[in-house]
Amino acid sequence: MDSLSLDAPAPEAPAVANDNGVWLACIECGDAYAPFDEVRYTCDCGCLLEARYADLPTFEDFEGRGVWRYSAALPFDVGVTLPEGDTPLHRVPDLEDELGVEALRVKHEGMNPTGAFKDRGMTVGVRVAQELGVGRLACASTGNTSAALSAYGARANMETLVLLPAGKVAAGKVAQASLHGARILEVDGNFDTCLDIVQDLAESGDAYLLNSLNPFRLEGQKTIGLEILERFVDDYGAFPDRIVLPVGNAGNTAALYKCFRELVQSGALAKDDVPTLTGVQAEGAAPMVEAVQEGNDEVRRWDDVETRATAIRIGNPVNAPKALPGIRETGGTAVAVSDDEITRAQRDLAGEGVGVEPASAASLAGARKLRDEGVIEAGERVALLTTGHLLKDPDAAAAAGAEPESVPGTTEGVREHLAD
Ligand SMILES: Cc1ncc(COP(=O)(O)O)c(C=O)c1O
Ligand SMILES: N[C@@H](CCOP(=O)(O)O)C(=O)O
Repeated sequence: MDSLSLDAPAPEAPAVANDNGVWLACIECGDAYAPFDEVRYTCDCGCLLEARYADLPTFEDFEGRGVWRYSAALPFDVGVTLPEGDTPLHRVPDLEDELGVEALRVKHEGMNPTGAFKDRGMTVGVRVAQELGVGRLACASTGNTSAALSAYGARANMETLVLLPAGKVAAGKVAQASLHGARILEVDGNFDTCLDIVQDLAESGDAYLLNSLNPFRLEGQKTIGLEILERFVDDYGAFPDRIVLPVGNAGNTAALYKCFRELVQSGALAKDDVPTLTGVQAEGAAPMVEAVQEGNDEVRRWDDVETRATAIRIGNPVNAPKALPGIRETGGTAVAVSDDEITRAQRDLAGEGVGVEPASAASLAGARKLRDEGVIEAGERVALLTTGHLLKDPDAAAAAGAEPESVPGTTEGVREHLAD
């Protein structure tokens, strides 16, 4: 049985599991590793690892608030916390009417402490770094990962190094990394090149890698799925049928699927209740969409990527081997949208009071397209995941919004201007 199948039974703990019943397992060959005895990102066979648990929780096991409400589904009771999670699930009545679906909600991950979902991964990942006793944290980033790592690294008093594609990271995100004290390297290359370099540094022991290739990052990001399920039930009385999310390195797609797979394994969620995972990419950076639409098991690396949604300007999604099965097994799909469709969606979300950065708006743009095509049906309950705050990319927001008007510095002058 494929360990990433929704029918896979709950795993049994191998001898290498720690006292809390946690271990790392290869998603392909199944080899198991002790979780914190050594620094390890991938299996000896080269494939991706995921954290596994001897005891999988049900909803009754969750208590408290934020990410650590879900500690029963995580490798620790608490992490390096700012705190994170507990983000709003907004109603968006105008958009719900426009799309003509049973229910539409927006899970606004931009309301995390550093303004993006990455905080959920870092609260766990930096805690693991402490456990391992590593010296220096590092990541490649289109911006948000670096902002989060810098903040959580600062909180943990750890040295942080971030590699950014020169000229391709939104201003707010560079400012965050800078003020939180990270050392920032601007690389002559795109995000995928930065990640190649950081992986090399990590392999040689120069730094501890905290991109989503690190399996513990995704453990924290699983809590997005848990919160969506719980809050949708609180608000609407039922789980969502579908979650639509922007896809870059495909970490969230992988994390949400793992969240649902574990709930099915613990008996907390019926297989039929697993939301359909629906990924959205920008047309200029859509290797996952290509793989899904062509029915491929592997993703072709795109060397040239371009989009206004710089957060998802990614051509080699490293979590594809975990994310593609998630889309397939949940009956989902993936769709590409244009930059203009993204900007329109950003404006429309803002028009409901929900301020998001361009990559986040891709989820609405994709849902719109799939509803027009009849893929999303009228009877569906849909959750849109918006991943980063509007202020992350002030230039994109200003370009999408209305121009300020110049007026004289007198009340009369302002009145006259308003009367025009
Ligand atoms: C704002 C934002 N949205 C979406 C994504 C894509 O998420 P993922 O890499 O988990 O697919 C990223 C980063 O990749 C991001 O920063
Ligand atoms: N959008 C991301 C890209 C890196 O993704 P990660 O989840 O693998 O760290 C960013 O903000 O850098």
